[in-house]
Amino acid sequence: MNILETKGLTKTYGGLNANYNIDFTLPRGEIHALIGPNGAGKSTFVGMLSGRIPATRGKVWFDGAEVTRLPAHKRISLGIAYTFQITSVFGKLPVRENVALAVRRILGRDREAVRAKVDGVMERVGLTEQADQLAGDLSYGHQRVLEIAMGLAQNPELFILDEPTQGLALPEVEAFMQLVKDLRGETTILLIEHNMNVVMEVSDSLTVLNNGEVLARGTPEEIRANADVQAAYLGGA
Ligand SMILES: Nc1ncnc2c1ncn2[C@@H]1O[C@H](COP(=O)(O)OP(=O)(O)OP(=O)(O)O)[C@@H](O)[C@H]1O
Repeated sequence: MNILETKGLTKTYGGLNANYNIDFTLPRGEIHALIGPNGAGKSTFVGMLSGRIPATRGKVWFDGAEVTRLPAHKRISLGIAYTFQITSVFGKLPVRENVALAVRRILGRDREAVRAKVDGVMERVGLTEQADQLAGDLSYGHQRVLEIAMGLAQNPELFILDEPTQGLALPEVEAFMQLVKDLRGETTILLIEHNMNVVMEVSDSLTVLNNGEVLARGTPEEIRANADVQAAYLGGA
């Protein structure tokens, strides 16, 4: 069963189709990567999934229900979590409190339950030692991990990660890949990622966007062997 589906999804800016007629399905439980050259339309696409960008045309379904016109916060409460390219942690609050803010969205004000969930999430992503530091004092890599923690804290059914490894050092990238693998079976992941090593290592399947349209879809092996995909990347089109 598909947790997410789009039909004819289109976003037009002036005369430019940033996304054009995107038909997309995401089976529940899959780790799926969205790749494509700069400007291909990846951020626009996930913006329409999360509700930050209104679609010009087309429809989006989540868990069988149409959500095309639902505001972003309502989609979050349905179970769509996402992290952005730009870090969105609250720098003046301790790490623990950042995670707690996200946890309270689903657990409300039950202090014991919130504390237990916060501890569990921080342990899981490896931030326990930093719990009492101000988020703004964390290294860049740890801030990215904190963002992931804030997403996980909401028990997402669909977790959208927008360029999660950008700016990370190699050991941090490796820790991220392990975390994604550990999440397999717990949540569905849609990963926008430029690092091909990461994509090929963790994804069950990939969609390639080019000029706002779906160029190809398949397993990492199929995509690697696809001549159109090679041309889109190497040709710089
Ligand atoms: N607010 C906007 N107004 C006008 N054009 C836009 C806007 N947002 C995106 N675009 C254009 O839409 C196209 C797709 O952009 P988008 O950011 O979705 O691509 P992307 O694949 O995420 O790129 P990158 O890998 O560089 O992040 C680009 O040509 C971009 O210039």
